[in-house]
Amino acid sequence: MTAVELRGVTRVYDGGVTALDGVSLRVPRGAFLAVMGQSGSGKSTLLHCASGLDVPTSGSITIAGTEIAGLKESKRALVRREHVGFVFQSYNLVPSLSVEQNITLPLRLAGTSPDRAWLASLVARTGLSGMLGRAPAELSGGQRQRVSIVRALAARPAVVFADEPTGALDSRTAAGILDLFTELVDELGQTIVMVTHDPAAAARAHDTLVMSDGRIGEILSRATAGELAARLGRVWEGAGA
Ligand SMILES: Nc1ncnc2c1ncn2[C@@H]1O[C@H](COP(=O)(O)OP(=O)(O)OP(=O)(O)O)[C@@H](O)[C@H]1O
Repeated sequence: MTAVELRGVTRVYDGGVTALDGVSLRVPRGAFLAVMGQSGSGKSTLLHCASGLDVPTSGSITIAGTEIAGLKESKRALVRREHVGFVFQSYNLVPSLSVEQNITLPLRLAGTSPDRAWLASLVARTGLSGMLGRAPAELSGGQRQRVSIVRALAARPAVVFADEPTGALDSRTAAGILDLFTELVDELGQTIVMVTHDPAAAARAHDTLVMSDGRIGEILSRATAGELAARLGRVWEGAGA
């Protein structure tokens, strides 16, 4: 089963920059894929195209079997609602809504009624029980990111795209978020595609795709943080490198 597939995807921005250059990639269900690469190598563009937020200049993209490359924004929005979850570095929670309201907001916007048992199991798993009535401002960064993860999973998406999900967190809190991702992949079979600059975060994924000048430079399997840092030409001073 395939969660997302790109075939020959090219994205040329107005002004002529080729941010993606003929990228082909299959993400099977249950995969935990990290995306790394130097600044400007095309990571965000890849994530935006693969998730249906942006449209490629050419090529094919399927999400849960639906071709999205030629769809209008309104149709892509429906595919995203049904099949895609997003987790951002800055959490993107609505400050005036409670934790519970934030979690159910996308479902309510889609006009679907929440699966209460599923949400309760996610809330328990993420340690947010007892915090549902709080405002985001009353939570720590790690707790806010857990809320955004529950929100991303609420509609049981085929794939979750995470953009620097640990970028705003200290290393201990970041490790807790990565533990949660690992649990979601191993125990629920969730597919996760995560853009990160942090070799320690990427080392938690099954595979790491290294972007280079809009192309897939290489895909490393089960690489350590030290190996990933070395491939990226960085000095890695973390533990266990
Ligand atoms: N909206 C845009 N219009 C024009 N060029 C863009 C646009 N967005 C990105 N680019 C260019 O496309 C290339 C790839 O950018 P992208 O943001 O995908 O890289 P990235 O790997 O995510 O970088 P970073 O790690 O700095 O976030 C860069 O050369 C960038 O300048």
